[in-house]
Amino acid sequence: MKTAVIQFPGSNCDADALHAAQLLLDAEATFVWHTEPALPEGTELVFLPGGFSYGDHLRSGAIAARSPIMQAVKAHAEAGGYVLGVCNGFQVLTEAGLLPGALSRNKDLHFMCRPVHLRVENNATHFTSAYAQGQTIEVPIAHGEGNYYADAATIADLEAQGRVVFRYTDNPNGSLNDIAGIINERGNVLGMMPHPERAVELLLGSEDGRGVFQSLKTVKK
Ligand SMILES: NC(=O)CC[C@H](N)C(=O)O
Repeated sequence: MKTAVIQFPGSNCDADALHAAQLLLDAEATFVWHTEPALPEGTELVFLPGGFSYGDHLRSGAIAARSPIMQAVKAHAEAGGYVLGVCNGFQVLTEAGLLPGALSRNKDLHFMCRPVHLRVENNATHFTSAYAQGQTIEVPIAHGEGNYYADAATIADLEAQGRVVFRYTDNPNGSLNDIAGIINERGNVLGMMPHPERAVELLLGSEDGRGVFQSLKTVKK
């Protein structure tokens, strides 16, 4: 699966994202700098990695969402292409309007960096089919602004449509409905605060993140 890992000034999980894609997607994976006007020809997956784009200035992801490359990312998503946003990437997706809601400060106002447990709430997606429905996985978080918020109607829609894909079993940040990851209506854009790309080898403490990439790899064309 040909993968473009987008780099913004302040991205710091870009190398991990590239590594996971190369390891698990048989990917021809390349970095794409945020000022580029277009994605490489034939891009199938856009990976928006974690980090502190623009130093989290204004709001996390707010400036990155207005980068030139994001026009191409939006067009890719509108054409049905896959987009995976992790942590700061999830924040960029909400700021860009590709996913609903917002990520605000963690409820205790601290940056948190530790493994958490997630329940796979919907394994009937292109990002989660390698997991069992209801499976609990261990994946690390590393964020100060992971507290998912959306208005009541949006939360109701997400729940009714099975678009809450990952839910914390031990909510670390105050997210509404323990939401850790959501998908768009069409099912081709996933945003999640925990880092699956940091849980792809036992050396890293967990292999439970592999399923996200294994699921994508088996997507039927
Ligand atoms: N690891 C990350 O992507 C950090 C995300 C974000 N800048 C925050 O601290 O909330």
